[in-house]
Amino acid sequence: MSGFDTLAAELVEAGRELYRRGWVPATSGNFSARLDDGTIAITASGRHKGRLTAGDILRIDAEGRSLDGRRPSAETGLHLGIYRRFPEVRAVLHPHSPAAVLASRLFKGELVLADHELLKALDGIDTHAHRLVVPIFANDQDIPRLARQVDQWIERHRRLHAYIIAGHGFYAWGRSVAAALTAVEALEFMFDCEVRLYGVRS
Ligand SMILES: CSC[C@@H](O)[C@@H](O)C(=O)COP(=O)(O)O
Ligand SMILES: [Zn+2]
Repeated sequence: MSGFDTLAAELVEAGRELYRRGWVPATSGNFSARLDDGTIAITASGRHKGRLTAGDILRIDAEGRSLDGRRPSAETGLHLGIYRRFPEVRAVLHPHSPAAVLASRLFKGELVLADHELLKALDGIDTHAHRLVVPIFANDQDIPRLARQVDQWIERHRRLHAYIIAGHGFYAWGRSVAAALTAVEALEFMFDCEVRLYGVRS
C-alpha cells in the first residue's frame, strides 16, 4: 500500500542507482510505479534520471493522460502496455544499459538466457534450468507501433519478463520498485555474460 509520495521517492532513488551503474546515461531511461487506485507515477520527459527530484515524477491515469498537465515520458505507452497485460506488476523500469545495447547488435530477434543461476532473481523462475526468451524488437520512434509489437508478442507467448529494444535499451518490471530493480540488475548481468561469451567464442 504505497502512496504517490513514497513511490515517487523510490523512483528518484532508482534513478540515482541506475545512473551510478552507468545504465541511464544523458537523459535516457524512464521509470514508473502503479498505485493502488490504478493511476501511475512516472518520470517526466527529458529529465536527467540520475538527478531526479520528487518534482520530476508526475501522475497519469491508466490511459496515459497527465493528471497535472505536465508531459510524461515519451515512452509512456510502453509502460502502459505492461501494466495492462500484467495486473500484478507495480513498477516498470527502462534502462539504456551497455550490455543490452551490445546484445542487440550481436543477437537478432531474441536472446535466450539459460543455465544462469541469476534467472532465479526474476519473478516466478525457480531454477537455473529455465529457458528465458528475451525478445529483441527493432527500435522505433513510433511508440504506439512499438507497443503493439510488444503486445502481439505477449499475446503469442502468454509470458514476458523483459524485452530489449535494439540499439536502445531494455524494459523490465516487478511487483515493486525494488523487485523491478532486482530484475534490471540480474538481466543486465546475464546480458553482459552473453555478450562476453560471444566475444570469447568468435
Ligand atoms: C536521451 S534520448 C532517450 C529518449 O529518446 C528515450 O529513449 C528515453 O529513454 C527517455 O525519454 P523520456 O521522454 O525522458 O522518458
Ligand atoms: Zn529509451
